[in-house]
Amino acid sequence: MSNLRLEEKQQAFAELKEIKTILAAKGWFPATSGNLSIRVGDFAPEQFTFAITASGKDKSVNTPSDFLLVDQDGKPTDATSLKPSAETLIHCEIYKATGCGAIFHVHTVFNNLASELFWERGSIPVEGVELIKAFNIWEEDAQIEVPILPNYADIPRIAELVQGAIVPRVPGIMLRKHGIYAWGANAFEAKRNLEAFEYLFEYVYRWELLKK
Ligand SMILES: CSCCC(=O)C(=O)COP(=O)(O)O
Ligand SMILES: [Zn+2]
Repeated sequence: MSNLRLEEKQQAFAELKEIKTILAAKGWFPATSGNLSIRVGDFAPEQFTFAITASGKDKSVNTPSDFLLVDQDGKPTDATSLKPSAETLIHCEIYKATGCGAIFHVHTVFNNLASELFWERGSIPVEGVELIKAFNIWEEDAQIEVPILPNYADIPRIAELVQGAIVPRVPGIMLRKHGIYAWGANAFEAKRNLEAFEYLFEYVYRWELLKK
Protein backbone atom coordinates (compact mmCIF):
# COMPACT_ATOMS: atom_id res chain seq x y z
CA MET A 1 0.00 0.00 0.00
CA SER A 2 1.37 3.46 -0.92
CA ASN A 3 2.08 5.96 1.87
CA LEU A 4 -0.63 8.25 0.53
CA ARG A 5 -3.21 5.47 0.54
CA LEU A 6 -2.18 4.43 4.07
CA GLU A 7 -2.54 8.01 5.29
CA GLU A 8 -5.97 8.38 3.66
CA LYS A 9 -7.09 5.05 5.11
CA GLN A 10 -5.95 6.01 8.60
CA GLN A 11 -7.68 9.38 8.30
CA ALA A 12 -10.94 7.75 7.16
CA PHE A 13 -10.80 5.21 10.00
CA ALA A 14 -10.16 8.01 12.52
CA GLU A 15 -13.12 10.02 11.16
CA LEU A 16 -15.38 6.99 11.28
CA LYS A 17 -14.32 6.30 14.87
CA GLU A 18 -15.15 9.87 15.87
CA ILE A 19 -18.58 9.84 14.18
CA LYS A 20 -19.35 6.36 15.54
CA THR A 21 -18.59 7.53 19.08
CA ILE A 22 -20.83 10.61 18.72
CA LEU A 23 -23.76 8.68 17.20
CA ALA A 24 -23.41 5.86 19.74
CA ALA A 25 -23.78 8.43 22.54
CA LYS A 26 -27.17 9.33 21.05
CA GLY A 27 -28.22 5.67 21.30
CA TRP A 28 -28.48 5.35 17.51
CA PHE A 29 -26.77 1.91 17.26
CA PRO A 30 -29.03 -0.39 19.31
CA ALA A 31 -28.16 -4.10 19.31
CA THR A 32 -25.19 -3.82 16.85
CA SER A 33 -27.38 -2.11 14.24
CA GLY A 34 -26.18 0.63 11.91
CA ASN A 35 -23.21 1.07 9.61
CA LEU A 36 -21.00 3.97 8.52
CA SER A 37 -18.78 4.60 5.53
CA ILE A 38 -16.47 7.28 4.16
CA ARG A 39 -15.06 7.35 0.64
CA VAL A 40 -11.27 7.31 0.29
CA GLY A 41 -9.45 8.86 -2.67
CA ASP A 42 -10.84 9.83 -6.06
CA PHE A 43 -14.29 8.92 -7.32
CA ALA A 44 -15.32 7.38 -10.62
CA PRO A 45 -18.64 5.47 -10.77
CA GLU A 46 -16.82 2.37 -12.03
CA GLN A 47 -13.90 2.52 -9.58
CA PHE A 48 -13.72 3.86 -6.04
CA THR A 49 -12.79 2.79 -2.52
CA PHE A 50 -14.44 3.41 0.80
CA ALA A 51 -13.89 2.66 4.48
CA ILE A 52 -16.84 0.92 6.17
CA THR A 53 -17.74 -0.56 9.54
CA ALA A 54 -17.16 -4.28 9.98
CA SER A 55 -20.31 -6.40 10.23
CA GLY A 56 -21.95 -7.37 13.50
CA LYS A 57 -19.78 -5.22 15.78
CA ASP A 58 -21.08 -3.41 18.84
CA LYS A 59 -20.85 0.10 17.41
CA SER A 60 -20.86 1.67 20.88
CA VAL A 61 -17.44 0.13 21.57
CA ASN A 62 -14.15 1.12 19.89
CA THR A 63 -11.72 -1.67 18.98
CA PRO A 64 -8.70 -1.93 16.61
CA SER A 65 -10.80 -3.97 14.15
CA ASP A 66 -13.89 -1.82 13.57
CA PHE A 67 -13.29 -0.76 9.95
CA LEU A 68 -12.00 -2.04 6.62
CA LEU A 69 -11.57 -0.77 3.07
CA VAL A 70 -13.76 -2.09 0.25
CA ASP A 71 -14.02 -1.40 -3.48
CA GLN A 72 -16.98 -0.25 -5.61
CA ASP A 73 -18.39 -3.80 -5.54
CA GLY A 74 -18.14 -4.05 -1.76
CA LYS A 75 -15.14 -6.42 -1.81
CA PRO A 76 -12.29 -5.90 0.72
CA THR A 77 -9.29 -4.26 -0.96
CA ASP A 78 -6.75 -5.75 1.47
CA ALA A 79 -6.36 -9.21 3.01
CA THR A 80 -8.45 -9.19 6.20
CA SER A 81 -10.47 -11.50 8.42
CA LEU A 82 -13.05 -8.74 8.88
CA LYS A 83 -16.38 -8.90 7.08
CA PRO A 84 -17.74 -5.65 5.69
CA SER A 85 -21.22 -4.56 6.78
CA ALA A 86 -23.96 -6.88 5.52
CA GLU A 87 -25.44 -3.74 3.93
CA THR A 88 -22.30 -2.71 2.03
CA LEU A 89 -24.02 -3.13 -1.36
CA ILE A 90 -26.49 -0.38 -0.44
CA HIS A 91 -23.54 1.94 0.27
CA CYS A 92 -22.01 0.97 -3.12
CA GLU A 93 -25.20 1.94 -4.95
CA ILE A 94 -25.55 5.25 -3.09
CA TYR A 95 -21.93 6.19 -3.93
CA LYS A 96 -22.47 5.25 -7.59
CA ALA A 97 -25.70 7.25 -7.84
CA THR A 98 -24.60 10.38 -5.97
CA GLY A 99 -20.76 10.53 -5.94
CA CYS A 100 -21.09 11.48 -2.26
CA GLY A 101 -18.24 11.31 0.26
CA ALA A 102 -19.86 9.65 3.30
CA ILE A 103 -22.93 7.55 4.17
CA PHE A 104 -24.33 6.96 7.65
CA HIS A 105 -27.08 4.44 8.48
CA VAL A 106 -28.94 4.20 11.80
CA HIS A 107 -31.99 2.42 13.18
CA THR A 108 -34.17 4.53 15.48
CA VAL A 109 -37.71 4.10 16.76
CA PHE A 110 -38.81 7.38 15.12
CA ASN A 111 -37.40 6.58 11.69
CA ASN A 112 -39.04 3.12 11.86
CA LEU A 113 -42.41 4.59 12.92
CA ALA A 114 -42.35 7.27 10.23
CA SER A 115 -41.55 4.67 7.55
CA GLU A 116 -44.49 2.51 8.59
CA LEU A 117 -46.88 5.44 8.90
CA PHE A 118 -46.19 6.50 5.29
CA TRP A 119 -45.33 3.14 3.74
CA GLU A 120 -48.36 3.13 1.43
CA ARG A 121 -47.55 6.64 0.20
CA GLY A 122 -44.02 5.43 -0.71
CA SER A 123 -42.31 8.42 0.91
CA ILE A 124 -42.28 10.40 4.15
CA PRO A 125 -43.59 13.94 3.54
CA VAL A 126 -42.08 16.87 5.44
CA GLU A 127 -43.47 20.36 4.95
CA GLY A 128 -42.33 23.78 6.09
CA VAL A 129 -40.08 22.64 8.95
CA GLU A 130 -37.04 24.90 9.41
CA LEU A 131 -34.57 22.02 9.59
CA ILE A 132 -35.21 21.19 5.90
CA LYS A 133 -32.65 23.98 5.39
CA ALA A 134 -30.00 21.55 6.64
CA PHE A 135 -30.32 19.93 3.20
CA ASN A 136 -29.45 23.25 1.57
CA ILE A 137 -33.09 23.78 0.57
CA TRP A 138 -33.84 27.40 1.35
CA GLU A 139 -37.27 28.13 -0.14
CA GLU A 140 -40.04 29.18 2.24
CA ASP A 141 -42.37 26.34 3.30
CA ALA A 142 -40.30 23.83 1.35
CA GLN A 143 -41.80 20.38 0.95
CA ILE A 144 -39.73 17.23 0.62
CA GLU A 145 -40.53 13.54 0.29
CA VAL A 146 -38.08 11.01 1.76
CA PRO A 147 -38.30 7.79 -0.31
CA ILE A 148 -39.11 4.52 1.46
CA LEU A 149 -37.86 1.21 0.06
CA PRO A 150 -39.06 -2.28 1.04
CA ASN A 151 -36.91 -4.03 3.61
CA TYR A 152 -36.20 -7.25 1.71
CA ALA A 153 -34.08 -9.82 3.57
CA ASP A 154 -31.98 -10.15 0.40
CA ILE A 155 -29.77 -7.02 0.38
CA PRO A 156 -28.96 -7.19 -3.38
CA ARG A 157 -32.73 -6.91 -4.02
CA ILE A 158 -32.78 -3.65 -2.05
CA ALA A 159 -29.55 -2.44 -3.63
CA GLU A 160 -30.98 -2.71 -7.14
CA LEU A 161 -33.81 -0.32 -6.18
CA VAL A 162 -31.55 2.37 -4.71
CA GLN A 163 -30.58 4.29 -7.86
CA GLY A 164 -34.20 4.61 -9.01
CA ALA A 165 -35.41 5.76 -5.60
CA ILE A 166 -32.99 8.61 -4.94
CA VAL A 167 -34.51 12.11 -5.11
CA PRO A 168 -31.73 14.55 -6.13
CA ARG A 169 -32.24 17.21 -3.44
CA VAL A 170 -33.05 14.76 -0.62
CA PRO A 171 -29.84 13.15 0.74
CA GLY A 172 -31.46 10.07 2.24
CA ILE A 173 -33.54 6.94 1.75
CA MET A 174 -35.50 4.98 4.34
CA LEU A 175 -35.84 1.23 4.43
CA ARG A 176 -39.27 0.26 5.78
CA LYS A 177 -39.19 -0.53 9.52
CA HIS A 178 -35.40 -0.74 9.27
CA GLY A 179 -33.53 2.57 9.18
CA ILE A 180 -32.32 5.68 7.35
CA TYR A 181 -29.34 5.98 5.02
CA ALA A 182 -28.16 9.61 4.95
CA TRP A 183 -25.25 10.89 2.90
CA GLY A 184 -23.28 14.02 2.17
CA ALA A 185 -20.24 15.36 0.34
CA ASN A 186 -18.16 14.57 3.44
CA ALA A 187 -18.58 13.28 7.00
CA PHE A 188 -19.61 16.70 8.35
CA GLU A 189 -22.46 16.97 5.84
CA ALA A 190 -23.57 13.35 6.18
CA LYS A 191 -23.79 13.76 9.98
CA ARG A 192 -25.67 17.04 9.66
CA ASN A 193 -28.12 15.44 7.20
CA LEU A 194 -28.59 12.38 9.39
CA GLU A 195 -29.37 14.55 12.42
CA ALA A 196 -31.83 16.61 10.35
CA PHE A 197 -33.65 13.47 9.14
CA GLU A 198 -33.96 12.14 12.66
CA TYR A 199 -35.35 15.47 13.93
CA LEU A 200 -37.81 15.66 11.01
CA PHE A 201 -39.00 12.06 11.43
CA GLU A 202 -39.72 12.64 15.12
CA TYR A 203 -41.54 15.87 14.26
CA VAL A 204 -43.61 14.24 11.51
CA TYR A 205 -44.57 11.28 13.65
CA ARG A 206 -45.53 13.40 16.66
CA TRP A 207 -47.45 15.86 14.48
CA GLU A 208 -49.47 13.01 12.92
CA LEU A 209 -50.46 11.85 16.42
CA LEU A 210 -51.36 15.39 17.55
CA LYS A 211 -53.62 15.88 14.52
CA LYS A 212 -55.72 12.84 15.44
C1 LIG B 1 -29.05 -6.38 14.47
S1 LIG B 1 -28.98 -5.20 13.20
C2 LIG B 1 -29.36 -6.08 11.68
C3 LIG B 1 -28.47 -5.71 10.53
C4 LIG B 1 -28.57 -4.24 10.21
O1 LIG B 1 -29.64 -3.79 9.81
C5 LIG B 1 -27.48 -3.34 10.43
O2 LIG B 1 -27.62 -2.14 10.21
C6 LIG B 1 -26.14 -3.80 10.92
O3 LIG B 1 -25.56 -4.68 10.04
P1 LIG B 1 -23.94 -4.74 9.93
O4 LIG B 1 -23.67 -5.96 9.10
O5 LIG B 1 -23.54 -3.46 9.25
O6 LIG B 1 -23.39 -4.81 11.31
ZN1 LIG C 1 -29.47 -1.67 9.08
